[in-house]
Amino acid sequence: MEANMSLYEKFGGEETIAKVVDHFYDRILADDTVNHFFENTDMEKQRRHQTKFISFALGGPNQYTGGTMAKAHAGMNLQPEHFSAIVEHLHGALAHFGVEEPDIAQTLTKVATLRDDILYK
Ligand code: HEM
Repeated sequence: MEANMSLYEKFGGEETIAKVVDHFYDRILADDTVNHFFENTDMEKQRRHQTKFISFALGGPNQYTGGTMAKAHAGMNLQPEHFSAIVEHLHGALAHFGVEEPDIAQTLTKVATLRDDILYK
C-alpha cells in the first residue's frame, strides 16, 4: 500500500505541506539569486504559489487552476541558475523536515520535468 502512496500522503498531507512551504519561502526570500523575482509578489499570492509548487512536487492533489507553467513564468526570462537555486531550496526545505534523501531525489526529479516549460520565457 505504502508503495502506491504519493509522497504528499506519506509526509502527512496539507499540514506538513504548510510547514515546508513556510520554510521554502523563507529560504527563497533570503537568497539574492532569486528573491528579486518576488519583489512585486504579494504574500498571499506567494503562499499560493509555493503551496501549489510543493503539492505538485509531492504528487498531491492538483490544486493548480491557472495557466501553463510557461504562462506563469512569462516575461521572467528565468535562467538555469534560477531554476537550480529554487530546486536547491526545495531540497533544503524537505531535508529540514526529515524527508529521506531517496524521497527528496524522487521529488526533485519530478520538478526537473518542468524545466523546459519554465526557463527562458
Ligand atoms: C521549479 C519549478 C517551478 C514550479 C513548479 C513553479 C510553480 C509556479 C506556479 C504554479 C505559479 C503560478 C502561481 C499562481 O498563478 O498563483 C508560479 C508563478 C511564479 N513563479 Fe514559479 N515555479 C517554478 C520555478 C520558478 C523559478 C525558478 C522562479 C524564479 C526564480 C519562479 C518564480 C515565480 C514567480 C515570481 C511567479 C509569479 C508570482 C506572481 O504572480 O507574482 N518560479 N510558479
